[in-house]
Amino acid sequence: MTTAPSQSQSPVTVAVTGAAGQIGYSLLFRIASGAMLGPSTPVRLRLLEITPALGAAQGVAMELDDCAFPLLSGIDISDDPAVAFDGAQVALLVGSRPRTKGMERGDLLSANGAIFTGQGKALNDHAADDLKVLVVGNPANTNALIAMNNAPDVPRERFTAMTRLDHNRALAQLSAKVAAPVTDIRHMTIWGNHSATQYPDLFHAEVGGRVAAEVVDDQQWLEGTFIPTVQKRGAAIIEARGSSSAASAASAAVDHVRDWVHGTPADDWTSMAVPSDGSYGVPEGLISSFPVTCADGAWSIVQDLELDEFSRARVDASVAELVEERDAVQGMGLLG
Ligand SMILES: NC(=O)c1ccc[n+]([C@@H]2O[C@H](COP(=O)([O-])OP(=O)(O)OC[C@H]3O[C@@H](n4cnc5c(N)ncnc54)[C@H](O)[C@@H]3O)[C@@H](O)[C@H]2O)c1
Ligand SMILES: O=C(O)C[C@H](O)C(=O)O
Repeated sequence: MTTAPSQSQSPVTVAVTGAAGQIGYSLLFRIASGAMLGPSTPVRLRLLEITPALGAAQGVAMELDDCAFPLLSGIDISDDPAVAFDGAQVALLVGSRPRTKGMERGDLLSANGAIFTGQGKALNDHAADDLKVLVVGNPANTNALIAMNNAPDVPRERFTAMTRLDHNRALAQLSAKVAAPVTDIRHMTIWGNHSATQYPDLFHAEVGGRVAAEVVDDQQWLEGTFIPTVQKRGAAIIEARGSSSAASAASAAVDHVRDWVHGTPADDWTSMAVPSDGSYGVPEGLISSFPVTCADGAWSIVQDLELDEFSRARVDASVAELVEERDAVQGMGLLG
């Protein structure tokens, strides 16, 4: 089940959980095409699924083979995290139950939290030293917190959760409002939790070099339309599609890892949920979304942004939710 790469570089081992799911069906093909790690980096895929879904994962692997991707050097499939994470350099933790109509992401805490204790331990014991982890499965921030706390030997900064989809949604909404291409927008930030409390910030974003909130010049739109639209976009997709976002989530995961590995553009930053070092008053260790830059395979939180009262209250509300989630999973004994 291999397609030999023509490149001389040795393959990067990428583990993907939930490989037979909706996101997996879009994500794996983007990774294998080189969209995530670049056009000269071969990849070896290690797919993790639950036992009943191994047949479907096998079918996805057959389709990957049928694409004859030049960069795809091999595919392994397992229902054992110890096998799937063996030597993993990038781990995309997607596998978990998505919410359905009427559920909030918090409802998934107990349903999905337990998955991330076992996977954190397996990453701790079997992954490569240069491991990077992106948690996509919801509630993503707190699942990343669980995995991180169950992997004491892995440096904490290797654990991240995805708010890049929210970031991209915010870019798209702003772009449409001001009739400017997304390429004219810089310094977008999502703060806090990947949930309806997240705060998409237009006071540090810029359109054509001007503060986005001033370009918009419409506080009612900003408060009454922009922020809630971005916050509730996941639910709107579920309502419209009957199932949660998949291709856009996969695309955001590709963007997240690509920027982490290859760096953010010199004149821009991105949004990633990362372990807090106490920046902006976010309690240390919480996995919260911040403005970050990436260089040489490492992320750094952008420092010294001023948060006015409006922004401060919204950041605090989302961080308070993260504290509640942390306390809930601590109470369930999931933090090790
Ligand atoms: N962070 C984000 O922006 C974002 C965006 C979209 C979706 N999500 C979340 O991503 C997750 C996956 O979404 P989906 O639409 O692909 O769901 P899905 O139900 O289509 O697929 C999930 C897959 O995970 C597998 N799985 C379940 N438990 C597993 C385990 N312990 N190990 C390995 N695999 C396991 C299932 O068998 C299934 O194939 C959901 O939790 C969803 O809410 C997050
Ligand atoms: O909202 C959801 O439950 C799915 C996903 O997290 C999203 O933001 O689309």
